[in-house]
Amino acid sequence: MQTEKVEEEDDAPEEYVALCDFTASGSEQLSFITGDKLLVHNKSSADWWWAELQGVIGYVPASYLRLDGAEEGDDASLEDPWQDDEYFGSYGTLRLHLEMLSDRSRTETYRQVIVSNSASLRDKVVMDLGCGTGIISMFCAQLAKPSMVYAVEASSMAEHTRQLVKQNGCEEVVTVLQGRAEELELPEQVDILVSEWMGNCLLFEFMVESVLLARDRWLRDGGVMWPSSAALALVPCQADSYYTETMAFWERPYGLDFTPLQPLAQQEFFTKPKFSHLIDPEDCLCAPCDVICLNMYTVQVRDLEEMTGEFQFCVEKPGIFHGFTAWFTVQFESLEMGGATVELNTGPNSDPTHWKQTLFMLDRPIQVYAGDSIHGNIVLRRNPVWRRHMTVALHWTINSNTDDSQANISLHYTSIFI
Ligand SMILES: N=C(N)NC/C=C/[C@H]1O[C@@H](n2cnc3c(N)ncnc32)[C@H](O)[C@@H]1O
Repeated sequence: MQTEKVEEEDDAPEEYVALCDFTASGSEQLSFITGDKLLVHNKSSADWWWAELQGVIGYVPASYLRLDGAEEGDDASLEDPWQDDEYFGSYGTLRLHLEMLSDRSRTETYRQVIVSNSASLRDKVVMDLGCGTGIISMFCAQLAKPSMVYAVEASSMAEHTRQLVKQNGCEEVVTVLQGRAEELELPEQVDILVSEWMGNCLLFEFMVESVLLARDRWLRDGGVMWPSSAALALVPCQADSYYTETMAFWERPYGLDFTPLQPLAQQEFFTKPKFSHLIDPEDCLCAPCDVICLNMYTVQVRDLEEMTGEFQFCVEKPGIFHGFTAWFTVQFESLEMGGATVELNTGPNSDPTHWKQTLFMLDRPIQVYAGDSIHGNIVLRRNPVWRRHMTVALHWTINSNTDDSQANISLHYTSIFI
């Protein structure tokens, strides 16, 4: 994830130029369009700044702005929009690989895919994109008989992966290639492109872009993508413990009244997603629905810029609507006609994974009742500057026929999460 740089507050406001459009959600945020010159008065956090545009003031997303007068070539914009040094640097150490390998649900699913397709994998050419320690490539070599597996890894882990491949007697079948998959040369097209590319909310890190570029360049016609499809699931939920920890806490800590801090707490804790949230199935206010679906054969990189999904939920039990929880599922189609599809589900009713789930808190909780309708849409907008990041915007309306004979109340909300 992008490292947070919180610069010192300056007295004189600085002029910044907007790199792209931004549509505010809620009265405290400020809309602008590409090229607008904003006066930044206060950099209250790394993600949101207090700025002014033609006399109107409000919060703006810092990553959409560049210091005015900073031309393309100057050092500020020299930073790599893919942050590759930091990204591949982090994958050059064991910490993240240990986390992924320790995730049994994730790793066993990929092994299950290889085992259940072992016969059809015979004499096939496979590419394992972003192979890390090479676990999937070695599953292929040990559990099936492909003619070749190209294990592609951009980080310095690749040299250790070569050693592991040799150590486990797979060097006949597995060739480790170090480099970015979309840049290196393979000696041949591949029959199967397998990769474990999914990030938080499915798309964070946007490694999926590399997978699509490699698909277009190296997957032969009729070749197979593993995963073959992916979906982002969403559900309205309670999150009482998180709400208590971050908001209710300020009511009476140690007998004192800290409620004046609650607006700050709302801005700090509820305007960005809570990754690694573990939602209890009981906290789901209804059944989840897939709001965004990717067909890995047809989705294009340009489609990733902005993805919108509609939803319509009917609340099944009374409770407090604190927010939405998101997670993903991926499906691996069989190489055999009519064979069973294998699925990895990272939701609350499946075995836990290292991704856990992602919680998006509302500005304020809402009492809901069975039969209430929560409908709207979710918009994943890729960051125009930092290419491994995106914003998530949730627009929704509640229609409630509460039993205390209130007329149909309709509340409209939008939240933007960096
Ligand atoms: N976040 C999840 N789930 N998995 C991340 C998995 C990331 C692994 O794939 C490698 N990787 C990522 N992108 C590329 C690329 N374009 N070319 C070659 N190797 C790459 C990283 O260095 C990690 O070892």
